Amino acid sequence: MTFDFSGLDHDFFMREALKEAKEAGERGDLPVGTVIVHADKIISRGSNRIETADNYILHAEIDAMHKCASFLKKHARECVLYTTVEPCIMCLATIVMANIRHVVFAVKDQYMNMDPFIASNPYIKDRLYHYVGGVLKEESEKLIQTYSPYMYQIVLLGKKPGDAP
Ligand SMILES: Nc1ccnc(=O)[nH]1
Repeated sequence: MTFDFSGLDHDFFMREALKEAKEAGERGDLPVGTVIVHADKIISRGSNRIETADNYILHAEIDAMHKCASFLKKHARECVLYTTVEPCIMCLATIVMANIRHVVFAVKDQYMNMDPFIASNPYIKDRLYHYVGGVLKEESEKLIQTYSPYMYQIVLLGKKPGDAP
């Protein structure tokens, strides 16, 4: 079977990532969720666990990738990672190192400001075959506003952590 990115129902898979984000928000973590899709099936789900795991590096994307690491070792190139917030610098580097080449996200991260980093880094840029933002953006924004008004100020409005109330 050949890999067909344009045939994927991005809204459907993003809705599944949003379910993960909502659960994370409800348990006191940042409301960010991720699903990894292969051949039209979800092969892994993840969510932010910074608070519940007491671990600053347990982002939703990392959680989802760890849960399917050996599958990714074989099939990452035909996988798409859907995430409700644009991957940060740690997650994007990890996504590329895992050989995932297709990323879809909802909300752009104004604080991380990833565009200049991606544009200036050929190692990353040449390995991202699809990098699509804005899918169900409003739904993700609403979850962030509901569960973490602080994150809303930083990620959506681009405020610096010291300036956000
Ligand atoms: N993209 C993300 C931003 C913040 N936290 C996460 O888990 N993921």
